[in-house]
Amino acid sequence: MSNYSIPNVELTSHPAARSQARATQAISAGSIIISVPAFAFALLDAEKGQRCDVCFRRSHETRHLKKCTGCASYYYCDADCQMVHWNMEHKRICRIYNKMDALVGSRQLAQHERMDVLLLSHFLARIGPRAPTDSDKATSGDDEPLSTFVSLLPGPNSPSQIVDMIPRSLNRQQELTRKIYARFHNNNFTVHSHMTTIGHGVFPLASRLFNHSCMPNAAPRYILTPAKPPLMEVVALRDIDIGEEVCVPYLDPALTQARHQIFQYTYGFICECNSCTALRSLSPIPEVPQSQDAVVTIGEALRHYAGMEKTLGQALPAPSLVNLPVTLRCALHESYMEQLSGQFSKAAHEGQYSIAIESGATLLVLYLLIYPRNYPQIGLHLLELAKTRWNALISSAAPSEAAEAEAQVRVTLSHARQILAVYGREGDENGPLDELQNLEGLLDE
Ligand SMILES: C[S@@+](CC[C@H](N)C(=O)[O-])C[C@H]1O[C@@H](n2cnc3c(N)ncnc32)[C@H](O)[C@@H]1O
Repeated sequence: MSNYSIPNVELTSHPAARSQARATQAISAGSIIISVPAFAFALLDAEKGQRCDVCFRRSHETRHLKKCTGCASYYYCDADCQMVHWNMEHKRICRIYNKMDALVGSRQLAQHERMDVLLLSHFLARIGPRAPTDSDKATSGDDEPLSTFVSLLPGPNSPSQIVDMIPRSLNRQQELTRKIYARFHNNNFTVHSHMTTIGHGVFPLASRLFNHSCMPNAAPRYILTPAKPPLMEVVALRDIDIGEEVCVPYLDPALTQARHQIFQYTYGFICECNSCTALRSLSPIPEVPQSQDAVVTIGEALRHYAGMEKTLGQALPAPSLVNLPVTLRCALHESYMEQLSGQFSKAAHEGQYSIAIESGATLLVLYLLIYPRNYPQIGLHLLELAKTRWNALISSAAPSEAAEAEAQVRVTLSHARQILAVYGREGDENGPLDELQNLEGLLDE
């Protein structure tokens, strides 16, 4: 690690995770802790042809993507993006891609396994036909991402058939390929735009530095710039004290039940964060009662528990997970959150605003129980709730209720702004902060 100069954090030992990144100075909410370009990256199948294969920006009416004429399978904004990708890795993939794709197709792999083959082949193409030797390292110094990556802790499982599908021309050093692949599942990141996954990426330095917490004080966001690979910025979600460990979420903390198994089988650890410790003390999480009445009663009781019965106040509630009453534990069942968010979206879409506002408020309480302060999903949900409240206001609010309804749109928006401003912009243009600004403009008209 001595080769890296990272102003805000240093690696120190950790009893379970080998090492941890500790803040070497106070870091304020919204600051960028590190900023690193993807070393290897691949778009999701569903995004292929919709986004540039190098910068991940979306095609639109004024920017149509151009297909690589060699393999007819990679797409670029323009000649600049294509040239960057060609020199970086595509010159080693172009001629072999279609054969590899046909082989992968014939094996009927799951979506995530197809992604593994693609990302691994991009990684190997990036390092070239042979791994750098010590003398290369001395002269170029650009082997750092590779040596950092192979120095990471390996994951507990990696199916070997993936390595066997990599063409010989990329897989000259099978031992190295296995070493790299053994670190994929517990180290790689999903790349997102507005918190929706668009691809996967390898960011060795970020993997080396940051352990997981379900109550993280930092999170990655992605910046898409022409002719450059996606850039990860790790942003502080709250003020971080000097000496505090900086952690990011490896998966969505809303996976209140599945997360424990995923940590064990994919990452090889048991999470001891406050949220997991609280969830273990509340386990087993009971099933949600089937009747609609019971679901409504649980929602009311949850909002009552958080002190958010009717309206949202100037401060967001901070309900305690560990003190959640026994009768409300079923609300932590993943199926309850799924049901609530389905009900919220459907009702908002169909114009049943009072149902939407109620289920949206209950969902907000759940998010406040599960996510840490300023977590972007809370901000995105508050924005949706503000839009729903606005639609309710303009469609039907009785004049006597209009002032209160408008005040609720404003307060909901202001909470959304505070949270989303900390996380900042990521991915495509016209994101949540732009939507928020539009709605603020409408309110002020
Ligand atoms: C992305 S690496 C993190 C860097 C790691 N500390 C190292 O020294 O290479 C992920 C691996 O770190 C360990 N790890 C990460 N977060 C952890 C946590 N909260 N508790 C225990 N181990 C953790 C696990 O072994 C996991 O597979």
